[in-house]
Amino acid sequence: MPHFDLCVIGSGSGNSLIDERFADLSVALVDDGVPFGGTCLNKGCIPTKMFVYPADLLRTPGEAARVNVSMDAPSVDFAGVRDRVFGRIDPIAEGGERWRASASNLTLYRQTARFVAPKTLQIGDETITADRFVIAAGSRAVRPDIEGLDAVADRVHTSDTIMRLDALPTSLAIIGGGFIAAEFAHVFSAYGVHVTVIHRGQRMLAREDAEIARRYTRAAASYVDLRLNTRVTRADAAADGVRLSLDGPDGPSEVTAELVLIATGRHPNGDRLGVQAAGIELDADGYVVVDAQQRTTAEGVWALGDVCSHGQLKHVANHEARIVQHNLLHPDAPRSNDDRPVPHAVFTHPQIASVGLTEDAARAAGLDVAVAVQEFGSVAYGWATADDTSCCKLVADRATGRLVGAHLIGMQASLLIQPLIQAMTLGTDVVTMARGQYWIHPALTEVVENALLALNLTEESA
Ligand SMILES: Cc1cc2nc3c(=O)[nH]c(=O)nc-3n(C[C@H](O)[C@H](O)[C@H](O)COP(=O)(O)OP(=O)(O)OC[C@H]3O[C@@H](n4cnc5c(N)ncnc54)[C@H](O)[C@@H]3O)c2cc1C
Ligand SMILES: NC(=O)c1ccc[n+]([C@@H]2O[C@H](COP(=O)([O-])OP(=O)(O)OC[C@H]3O[C@@H](n4cnc5c(N)ncnc54)[C@H](O)[C@@H]3O)[C@@H](O)[C@H]2O)c1
Repeated sequence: MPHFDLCVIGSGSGNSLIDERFADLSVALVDDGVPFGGTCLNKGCIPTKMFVYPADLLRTPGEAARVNVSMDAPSVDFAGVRDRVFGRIDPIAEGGERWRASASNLTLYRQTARFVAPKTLQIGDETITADRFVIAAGSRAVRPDIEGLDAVADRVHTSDTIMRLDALPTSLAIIGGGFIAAEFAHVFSAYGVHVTVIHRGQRMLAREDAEIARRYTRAAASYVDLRLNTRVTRADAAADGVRLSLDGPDGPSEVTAELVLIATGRHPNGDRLGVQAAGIELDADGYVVVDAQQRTTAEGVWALGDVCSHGQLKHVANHEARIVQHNLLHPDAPRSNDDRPVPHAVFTHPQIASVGLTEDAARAAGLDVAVAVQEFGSVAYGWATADDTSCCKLVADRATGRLVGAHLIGMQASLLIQPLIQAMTLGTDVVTMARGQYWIHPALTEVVENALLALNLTEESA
């Protein structure tokens, strides 16, 4: 039975921790995914954003019309976009796999693995053991239990497959109301596809601050057919695609679309790995349980990324990979994850970015909060763009004078939020941040400056 010093399961963030400092160790790297290199590179962050940017450009004429500029109706060469995206990405995945396969100290396994005992992994017909394991097995798209869906499987996609279509469909039904639904609703509708979004909740992006979710839901309804408070009860083949039976606020209805995109969440892959056989605990939601050093409940086994992190974000997986890497290399001086606030952005239209507590969560936590909502349209650059939908919402704790949450919807939200993330992470108080530095005039960052100044930090709580 082959024995290794280290076994890493997952070629996404797990792959990135194996550098030249592990050259003296025998390493097994296990991944059954095609292409090699994990979700972010092949099926997640990177390709989606390469599809989002053309969609942003396609919406430019609509924005331009508000400021007295007319542009001809733009169009997209979908095959050209797709081939540019994967023409860039696929060679990276292939090169990464070739490089790993050629390393003298590393054995690459390209099959599905499953723990059969502590520190013992079955990979196809082979069983291996290792002194130390890193579980970086990610998550997978969940398919809701909808009657008839399997019978129309050839027309049903997840984010894993939708970006590699041969051609654009004329219509697309998206089931779900989270990040993936929001990003693909923007992309495909901007590309000219008739998009219907079917969401069981009353607001899209329901985990965002209520102000942001409300504004986004209104915006999305202006460019997709949005069915809220609606469930899909069954799917049937139709001459021109799939007919979905719906149950919504006005009773039963139907929608027919050429293709369906399932965007109903992702489940961590600990179960797929049979981790319990190795003494590795899962929490109630199926995530591998880890401590601050990213150690699992089994000795000598660490975990990182989507398999253990509820947020399912790449910057979190990368940070955890750096901690695991350090702790493997320096077992006598281990590092711990801290409680820095975790930001995210949703690259939809308009863009959304958020960090920390929503107003509702801050109040539920018993904080005496000051809240400010600053419209983009209230600052000079917002006048320039004739913006009437976007805002920066800040939530501060009066007891400390510091921000506990920041939420933006609008142009470049993912960039505008970074100084707010920095202030929250490094502990800069609101007054120092607002008045302890210059804010470039008349940049859009003035919306952040004015939101900070609008926070009433002294008012007594009611
Ligand atoms: C469409 C989409 C868009 C996204 N956009 C963003 C974004 O803009 N920003 C952001 O921060 N995050 C984004 N994410 C999330 C981000 O992609 C993930 O958080 C990140 O890639 C997780 O990395 P990981 O290393 O944990 O897992 P992965 O990169 O998924 O790697 C896990 C690997 O393990 C393999 N594996 C699993 N089980 C087994 C097994 N039993 N045997 C062998 N191999 C196995 C899998 O095949 C896979 O290759 C997006 C995700 C999706 C799906
Ligand atoms: N920009 C980014 O950072 C980015 C982009 C895409 C994906 N991601 C990551 O990928 C993860 C998965 O994205 P997602 O959009 O699939 O998940 P999500 O958790 O954001 O949204 C899932 C949606 O599906 C709905 N849903 C769940 N079960 C359902 C069912 N049975 N029937 C109907 N609707 C159902 C939920 O109400 C929710 O609206 C996210 O958690 C996110 O971390 C990140």
